[in-house]
Amino acid sequence: MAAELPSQAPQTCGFPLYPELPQSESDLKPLPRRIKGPQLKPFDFQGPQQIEFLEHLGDGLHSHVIKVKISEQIYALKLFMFSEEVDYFGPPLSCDYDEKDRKEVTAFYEFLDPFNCECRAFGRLHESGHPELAVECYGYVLLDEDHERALRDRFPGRKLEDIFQDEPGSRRRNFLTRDGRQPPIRAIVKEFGTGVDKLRNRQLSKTLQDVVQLQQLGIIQVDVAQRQIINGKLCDFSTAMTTPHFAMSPELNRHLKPWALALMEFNLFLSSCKDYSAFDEVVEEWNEHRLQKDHVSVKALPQLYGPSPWTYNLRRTPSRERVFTHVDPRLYDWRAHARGRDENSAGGQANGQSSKGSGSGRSVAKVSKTRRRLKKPPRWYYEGSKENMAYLRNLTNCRCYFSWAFKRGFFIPTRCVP
Ligand SMILES: Nc1ncnc2c1ncn2[C@@H]1O[C@H](COP(=O)(O)OP(=O)(O)OP(=O)(O)O)[C@@H](O)[C@H]1O
Repeated sequence: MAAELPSQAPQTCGFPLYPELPQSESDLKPLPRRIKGPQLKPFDFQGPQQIEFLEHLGDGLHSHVIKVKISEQIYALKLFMFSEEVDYFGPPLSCDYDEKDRKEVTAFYEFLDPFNCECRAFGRLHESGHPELAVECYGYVLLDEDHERALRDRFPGRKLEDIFQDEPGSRRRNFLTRDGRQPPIRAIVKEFGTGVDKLRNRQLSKTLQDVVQLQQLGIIQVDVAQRQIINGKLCDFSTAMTTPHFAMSPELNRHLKPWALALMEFNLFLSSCKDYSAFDEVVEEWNEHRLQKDHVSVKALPQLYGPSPWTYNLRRTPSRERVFTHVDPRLYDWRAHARGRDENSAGGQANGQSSKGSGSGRSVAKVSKTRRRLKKPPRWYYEGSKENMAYLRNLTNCRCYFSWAFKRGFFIPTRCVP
């Protein structure tokens, strides 16, 4: 039962969407909680929450990133907006659904919320023992009221207005927590770093390999861009999709008909390829504005654009008729990790980590002891219709988002929205 709502926010949906402030440390559970899949642990302050806000580092569609000091250590704290900017066409998150459907739509939104996307992607890196594939992530934080005040004092004016969402009718005020309060600002603590000024083949080969390996771990849409390379690693997963996911894992919906499965596969293939086409765009953009001697030559998906100076001879390739990408992200066995997590959670552990590493937001390095080498994955050849193949070959011009319908608790892909 929702508690009485504050008078300044009379119009609310009356159901909680965001995590609420914990009453005690034991309330801080790995997030997100309402959907299957990997979760991120809370940052361990080893005492009360204590953050010094230093400097605004940057912002994007979903967040503001602040340089902070915690226990004499410098970090980057990514503060998330209560965003409606989710990257899909699907049923609106409205109050009109009945109780059961509302639960399902909420779960749907949980897959798409940028904070949850990051928690799930970093959670996967931790549980699989591969934190090295991105900037280090030390856990999430729910800002308490004192820290929200301190943040306002440090950055007065309108700079962080889309984080605070003070205006009536804002999303933050529409989705109050069960105790009738505004949900706390959600943040993720990451390694602080610097971007890359110069692109070199060595860095690019590493980034490309990281993208391939992220996809091997069931993580796609990893926002490949020069500005996202911090300390030589990718840093932004706010639009990432991580298995199990309604748009990636047909096993979540046993009612999908063959046409829906085919559509979903096409959608996933396309989204997976787009990480590589984004990579190639980074390279093209760099070369466009440089002297020949500074050009870089790493290419992610040469076969989609026809023969090019960097690629093999397309005609001599036996599979020249077929379109491929480097990895099928569905091959990652997320169930194996879920089983491990369940077994460990009996002892109060999260993320499938050993008891040694648990409880400390700063214990990520210990997890990497379990690191396994990722073997070179088999290519994923697309086996769908000729029209779809032609479409995929023209990937750079392809602007297509999938629309999803919601029926009796299940999500069904419907069509491509150009
Ligand atoms: N770990 C970090 N260390 C230093 N600066 C960072 C770090 N992470 C992010 N930044 C800065 O903050 C900016 C925004 O961060 P990020 O891209 O993660 O946010 P976003 O809201 O998801 O952005 P986008 O709209 O690109 O998806 C980055 O472009 C970068 O300049």
